[in-house]
Amino acid sequence: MTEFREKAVLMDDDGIRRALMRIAHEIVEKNKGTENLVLVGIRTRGVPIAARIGAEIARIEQRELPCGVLDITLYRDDLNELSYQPIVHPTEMPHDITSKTIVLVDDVLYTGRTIRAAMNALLDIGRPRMIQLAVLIDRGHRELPIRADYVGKNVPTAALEDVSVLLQDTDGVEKVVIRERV
Ligand SMILES: O=P(O)(O)OC[C@H]1O[C@H](OP(=O)(O)OP(=O)(O)O)[C@H](O)[C@@H]1O
Ligand SMILES: O=c1cc[nH]c(=O)[nH]1
Repeated sequence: MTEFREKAVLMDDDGIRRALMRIAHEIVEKNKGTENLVLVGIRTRGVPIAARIGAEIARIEQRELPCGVLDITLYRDDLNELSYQPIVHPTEMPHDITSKTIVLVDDVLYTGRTIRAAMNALLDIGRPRMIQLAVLIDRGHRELPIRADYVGKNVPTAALEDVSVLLQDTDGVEKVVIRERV
């Protein structure tokens, strides 16, 4: 198994909170409000991040946004190559997404393959009017023509490094770290 050592802290809890607040404001501004907006978090850490952005938008606009949860496991392009049996968690899309503007939310954007899978999963569920993408970290190294509409922080990285977003909800600690191979 590859071992990593923490190299630097890229964001602390305040940095994460401010970045998500800014993204919430940008989503409202770009969409001229919240009409027909649906937030969709990608498992795992996209889900609590989407919930936090949703809470901030509710605070700004005095209106709750519908929020879905997407599991992209069955849409991975390396499904046949996995050496383990993947666990598929439920996708929860309580609202008809047809004609909606979907804001997909994830923690890290890297090759873009997770987002490709997420878009395919969404398009199997309905026909949104538009799909936008919000990520906390864009670390570059794209392998597909995908870009984010809302980015918490752009982080130049080496291919062998790893960026980990750690959240209270999933990890019991709140920070973004860059790690290098040992
Ligand atoms: O742009 P990509 O190259 O697809 O990489 C980004 C994805 O990788 C991580 O997910 P991971 O597969 O580690 O699953 P997890 O979120 O459940 O930890 C991260 O949360 C993004 O979803
Ligand atoms: O560095 C990376 C690459 C993919 N996914 C992550 O969460 N971090």
